[in-house]
Amino acid sequence: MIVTLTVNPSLDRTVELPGTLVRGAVQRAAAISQDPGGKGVNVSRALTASGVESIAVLPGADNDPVMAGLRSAGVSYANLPIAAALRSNITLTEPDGTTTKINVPGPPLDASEQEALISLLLNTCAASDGGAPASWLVLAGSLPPGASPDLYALVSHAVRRHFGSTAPRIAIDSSGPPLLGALMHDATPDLLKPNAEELAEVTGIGSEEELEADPVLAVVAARSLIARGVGAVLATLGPKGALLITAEGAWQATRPPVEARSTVGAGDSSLAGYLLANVSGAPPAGCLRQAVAHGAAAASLPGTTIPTLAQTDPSAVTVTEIAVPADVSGTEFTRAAPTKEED
Ligand SMILES: O=P(O)(O)OC[C@@]1(O)O[C@H](CO)[C@@H](O)[C@@H]1O
Repeated sequence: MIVTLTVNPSLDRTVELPGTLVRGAVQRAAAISQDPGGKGVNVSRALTASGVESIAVLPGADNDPVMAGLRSAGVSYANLPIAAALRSNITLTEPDGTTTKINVPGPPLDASEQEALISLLLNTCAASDGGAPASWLVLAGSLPPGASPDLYALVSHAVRRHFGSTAPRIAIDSSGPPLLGALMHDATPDLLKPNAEELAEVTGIGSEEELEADPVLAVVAARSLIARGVGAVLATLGPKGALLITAEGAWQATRPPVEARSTVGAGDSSLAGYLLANVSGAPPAGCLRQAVAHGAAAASLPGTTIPTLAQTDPSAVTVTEIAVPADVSGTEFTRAAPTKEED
């Protein structure tokens, strides 16, 4: 059983344009769709779609459209009722796969609601699997207004204190202040899933472009996180595939190009692919392979459509081990590493 926490879920509304987006013009949509969204929600949807048990924990009223969407997709969830409606995020897709996304802040979550959400999460992790705690807990996405930027660290500490040696492994996928807050308050996730921009931001090593172009530099950046207690780094690089870096080794996965229809949810699908391979006992390179296969399949589907395992093609993914020369330290690419949370 894999539990996900989405503190700032959304109803994802996707507008498919028949042509190129023109700023300032009135344009007619070719199609419109909506899906329950938010990063943890998407991971739960992807796992459920592939037959892996998952429960999404999230705030939101019983009658919120996000809950209705989860019910109709057959995804198990535990919700903390709140008075305000959840946010709607808008995606505009163009025929060539260009995706424009507008994410809004979401309803605020006050201190007592945050506490209640953590209790609900602990109960959900404990109740899963007929009494055994969940095997993984995924903390993913942005935080709503009012949430403490170190919320993911608070949750990680609470879960490990509560479950001790049987605590679920923790995966974190976030960006900006919540990601910096988690790392600076020693969340030490077992798995961190940054993209190149986030990896550059949290390590102060290289830029998004430099890390995407140079896997050895990306490994150096990821190793600086492993030295700070992160278990493994799954760095997603969009069409360029992904890297997996652990204390034991580093692997690169590449794939042939796919015709992208909407990249929304591709990173979440990659994380789900990694986790479902991991819980089925795959070695690190196999988990990376499935992560990239899932991400590619998600990008080829419209809106926030989540692929099933059967829609993925891991055999199209090439995985190679990366050897990092002993004299590469990344020092020449190092900027001032972040020392405080910034807005
Ligand atoms: O605003 P956040 O929480 O960073 O991201 C939210 C979001 O963009 O992430 C998912 C795709 O990864 C979407 O379902 C959702 O709209």
